Amino acid sequence: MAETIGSEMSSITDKSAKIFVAGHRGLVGSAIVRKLHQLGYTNLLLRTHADLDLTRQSDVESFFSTEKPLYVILAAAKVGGIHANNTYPADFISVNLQIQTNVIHSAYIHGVKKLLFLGSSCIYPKFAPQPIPESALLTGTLEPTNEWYAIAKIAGIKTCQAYRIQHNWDAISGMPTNLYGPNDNFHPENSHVLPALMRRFHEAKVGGGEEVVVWGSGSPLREFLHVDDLADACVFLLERYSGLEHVNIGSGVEVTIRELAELVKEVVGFEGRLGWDSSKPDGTPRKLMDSSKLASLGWTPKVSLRDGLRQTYEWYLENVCAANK
Ligand SMILES: NC(=O)C1=CN([C@@H]2O[C@H](COP(=O)(O)OP(=O)(O)OC[C@H]3O[C@@H](n4cnc5c(N)ncnc54)[C@H](OP(=O)(O)O)[C@@H]3O)[C@@H](O)[C@H]2O)C=CC1
Ligand SMILES: C[C@H]1O[C@H](OP(=O)(O)OP(=O)(O)OC[C@H]2O[C@@H](n3cnc4c(=O)[nH]c(N)nc43)[C@H](O)[C@@H]2O)[C@@H](O)[C@@H](O)C1=O
Repeated sequence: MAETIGSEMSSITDKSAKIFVAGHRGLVGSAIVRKLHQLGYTNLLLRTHADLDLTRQSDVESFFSTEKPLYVILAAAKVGGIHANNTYPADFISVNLQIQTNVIHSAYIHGVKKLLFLGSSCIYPKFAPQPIPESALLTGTLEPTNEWYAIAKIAGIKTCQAYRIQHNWDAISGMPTNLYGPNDNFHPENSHVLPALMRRFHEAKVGGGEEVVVWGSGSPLREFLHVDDLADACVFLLERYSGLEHVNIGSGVEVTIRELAELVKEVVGFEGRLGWDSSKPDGTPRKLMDSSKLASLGWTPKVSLRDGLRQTYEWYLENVCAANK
């Protein structure tokens, strides 16, 4: 697939350019806002879900028409872990298709110079070659627990490519691996594995529990990336990449769910035992991204899993636990 089709490389040179960060209160959006501020960007356009529901086409249209941002980072989406994806397939496909279609089309119509769309590693076939290269997209059957979300995300990549091809418009896509960090969702059922386990171990520690139950067999492998690294990679791509093909964003480090559970247990300081609930799905056996394309562009991650877990647990204690007291 050709690397760049038709469009010039449009990198942000003006730190006062208006940048719309959609989903700025979420895990990813909040990290991107921190990174942009840290890099000196001064003109961020932010709207809460309550202020602007991105599934409402006419509201999105009038927002872009009035505000006219120059850059867009699309980090608003319906997001959740394996249980949420498996339980609410209609929400995951329809909300994500609506948000991304509305935002991408209005951004194009109203003069946005460049848009970054975010997908996920679940776009790849369940049994893709490991590590998974970008070229594995649409080469096999998806993992059933998240195929609805994956189909929406694949449609997002294809929408960006179609606007680039037909309109010579600079829409790019980044595919993050499993993420974690401050402002994650710590819901007991609907969250991803890492925040779910952090909360469960913490509650068992303070409540004097003897066992923490982990879902599935413990054998699936997952690659984890701290969200501050992801945010750094997103800004890197916005500043330096203008290609047709999506770009994998991973850490290159994978652990089994059993190893992750042992690590979170240690960081939280829970001294009881682990139990396993085999009635819960394992999902994809392995999904390690091949991030060599991003590395060849000059980007590498910085945060180790152990350091990232410690920092996230501190954040959890200071922000989630303190707020609930
Ligand atoms: N978390 C992960 O492990 C991974 C995430 N990604 C991708 O990163 C992106 C961000 O995910 P993440 O930060 O984890 O998700 P979060 O759920 O933490 O944040 C999503 C944000 O989108 C907002 N949002 C949702 N629906 C709407 C809507 N209809 N209108 C306006 N705003 C809305 C949410 O607001 P509110 O909460 O008020 O609804 C929230 O601020 C997504 O595209 C996701 O697919 C990719 C790979 C892994
Ligand atoms: C980012 C990615 O996230 C989702 O895919 P996933 O990687 O399968 O997500 P997960 O974090 O929920 O689970 C990872 C593994 O961990 C196990 N597991 C153990 N104990 C708990 C637990 O307590 N909660 C959860 N959620 N999982 C648990 C769980 O059984 C599974 O084997 C996609 O749906 C989609 O949203 C997507 O793109």
